Amino acid sequence: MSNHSQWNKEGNDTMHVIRNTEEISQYIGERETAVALGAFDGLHIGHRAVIREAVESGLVPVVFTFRDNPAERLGGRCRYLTTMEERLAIFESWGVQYVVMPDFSDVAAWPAERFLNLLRFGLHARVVTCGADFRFGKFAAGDAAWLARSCALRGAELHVVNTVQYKGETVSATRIRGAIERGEMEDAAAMLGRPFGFCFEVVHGNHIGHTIGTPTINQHFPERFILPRFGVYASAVHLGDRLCCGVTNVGVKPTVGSDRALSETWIPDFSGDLYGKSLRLELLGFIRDERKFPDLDALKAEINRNAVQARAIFNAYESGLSENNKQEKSAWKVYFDGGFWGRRSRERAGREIPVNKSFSWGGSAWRVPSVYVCGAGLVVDFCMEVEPERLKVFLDKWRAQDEAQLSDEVREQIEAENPLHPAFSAAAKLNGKTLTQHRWSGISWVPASYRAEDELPDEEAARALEHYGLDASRGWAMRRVSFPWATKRKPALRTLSLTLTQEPKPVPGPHFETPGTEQITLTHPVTGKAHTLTVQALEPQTADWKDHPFGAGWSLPEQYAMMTYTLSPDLSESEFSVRDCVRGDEPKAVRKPENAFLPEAHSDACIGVIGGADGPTAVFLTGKGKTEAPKLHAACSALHFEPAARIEWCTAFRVKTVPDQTVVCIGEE
Ligand SMILES: Cc1cc2nc3c(=O)[nH]c(=O)nc-3n(C[C@H](O)[C@H](O)[C@H](O)COP(=O)(O)O)c2cc1C
Ligand SMILES: Nc1ncnc2c1ncn2[C@@H]1O[C@H](COP(=O)(O)OP(=O)(O)OP(=O)(O)O)[C@@H](O)[C@H]1O
Repeated sequence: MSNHSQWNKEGNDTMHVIRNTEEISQYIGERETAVALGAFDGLHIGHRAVIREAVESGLVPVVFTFRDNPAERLGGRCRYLTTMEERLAIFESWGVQYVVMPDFSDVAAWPAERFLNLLRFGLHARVVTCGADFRFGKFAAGDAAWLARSCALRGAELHVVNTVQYKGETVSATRIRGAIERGEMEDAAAMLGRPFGFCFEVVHGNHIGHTIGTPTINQHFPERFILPRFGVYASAVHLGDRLCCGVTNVGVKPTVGSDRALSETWIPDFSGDLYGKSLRLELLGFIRDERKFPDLDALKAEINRNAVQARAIFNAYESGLSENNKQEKSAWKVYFDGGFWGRRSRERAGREIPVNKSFSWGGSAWRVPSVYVCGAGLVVDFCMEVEPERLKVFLDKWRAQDEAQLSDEVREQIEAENPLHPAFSAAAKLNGKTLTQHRWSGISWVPASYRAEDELPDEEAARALEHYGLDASRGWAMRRVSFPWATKRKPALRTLSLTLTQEPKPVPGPHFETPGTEQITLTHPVTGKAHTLTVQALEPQTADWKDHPFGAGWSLPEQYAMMTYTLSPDLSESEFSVRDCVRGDEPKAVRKPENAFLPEAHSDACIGVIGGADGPTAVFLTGKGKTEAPKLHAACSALHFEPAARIEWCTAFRVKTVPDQTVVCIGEE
């Protein structure tokens, strides 16, 4: 589908065309689908509404149409608005996954029953979508009401889309054809949702154009393609990534004569050879009728006048486009790998499926407004509402603190108390299969009245609030989680439940000092159980920085102590930790570092025995020997240049205070 790139602004990665109804099961398998029905020539704004209904159903989106237009087969004269290639490209850009496209003649003789059975049992259509005035079958006897009853009998739902109107009348391919044949290009564009255009090969003409200073590209209209009103138009020509102004004559050029109607375009800003290329041209506005000129000089003068008129129309169109592009940039797009800040690769935006799930968990109100079907997996947005009062208490307590002066223990406490940073992990179950969290990102919203004077509102959070219609006078913590698909192919969303698990929160325990403490008793904040911590050994250590990453220009603190201890009854490392209350000494530069990017001595750099810049970390040692021996844990103190005479240790329990919560977002409760 590489030729379709100019349409690929959104949608799924690949679309398959099934030309033979016998091949349906091979492609669709047992997956449930949402099928949009119609002839779909022109792919106008009404068609878009019908197809969007299928695409946004969460099922596999399918279009059932015909290779040829039924109207033509039934005796009418069809003037196509779109070539097959353009139709497919637009279907794909709208997010359709399969286009079932038999010849009308193959299906025309089928009794309605056979067609309905194909929909339900061949295509596994759980949803069928069409417009309110949809007619089908012999003499157009089948209508939406009949289809609704027939679908219901087979366990499928018919979604009838409201008729899309323009200037008070229904938009239809027939109406658009009329507008194009009258040269009403602005009306045609409004109903199509894009300017009317075509993509045909550039062919040779009589080579007269360049002799009068207006070389043209000639494009022939294929048989059965619509012929716009004969005359001169302002046009937009796609030359690779460039959009150029063109002035186009559609007609038979009576001054010099032609045996067939064609489109001839002068592109004033281009010189070069375009023969043999397929170029997309859009007719933006009608300028005048085609006429016979007395000579080529008169024609030349008129073409130059028309080029000026065309430029004005093109400029207005282009500035509208850049306005649209700006809006599109600020449009709501969610990516599998992008978090709240756009995409990291070239992946396409996910398809939003509103689920509007509200629930309460851990004393807060939560919402999952939408999930997103992306190429690589599912993205879920969680929004937790934060009572402004709770936020105020937290901000009043901590806002005045100078962060640089805070100990790690206090930082951890702030983090644990921060109502805007809920600590949880999420798992998803899709169609019975578990999806595991791949990555997540979080943003938060502080209402205007709680923001510090110089604090700007979080832009991304503001956009999310607006998109989801959340109350900006409340606080919000938002988490976007990506789950890779558990299946090779992108599955349909039949059932989806989400499970939230609280991450253990640190609860500070007592401090103690070494040397001096041999044993202390700690009370578990949740179970109330007493645990005895016994210091087994305290040994001074010297760190070996032979291979340290700072380079030779630095002197590093080497002195620390290792304390080993036991706990009775024992707790695992994830339930309980001990660490030095103070931060270690910072490295000192002994001479100017050669690399300007290395930290200066007064920088924030802080090193630890294990765990990098966060400072020393506890080490867990499994007691060797007899299995009944108490487990030996170890904690390392901060690093100093001189051995510390006393070490103050702080303890912390990690506790889960809230049970897991599972919420059903799609499918049966
Ligand atoms: C903007 C534009 C307007 C034109 N208007 C007319 C017209 O009104 N009548 C006409 O006979 N030919 C018209 N022509 C066609 C010219 O006659 C034609 O471009 C010229 O003869 C060169 O033809 P060639 O490409 O076959 O050599 C127009 C062409 C252009 C590009
Ligand atoms: N303006 C519209 N609003 C909503 N749905 C529409 C509109 N026009 C067509 N549809 C629906 O789109 C599907 C495709 O319809 P179809 O291709 O027959 O469209 P059309 O534009 O009315 O064509 P024509 O004018 O050739 O009859 C059908 O389900 C039809 O009911």
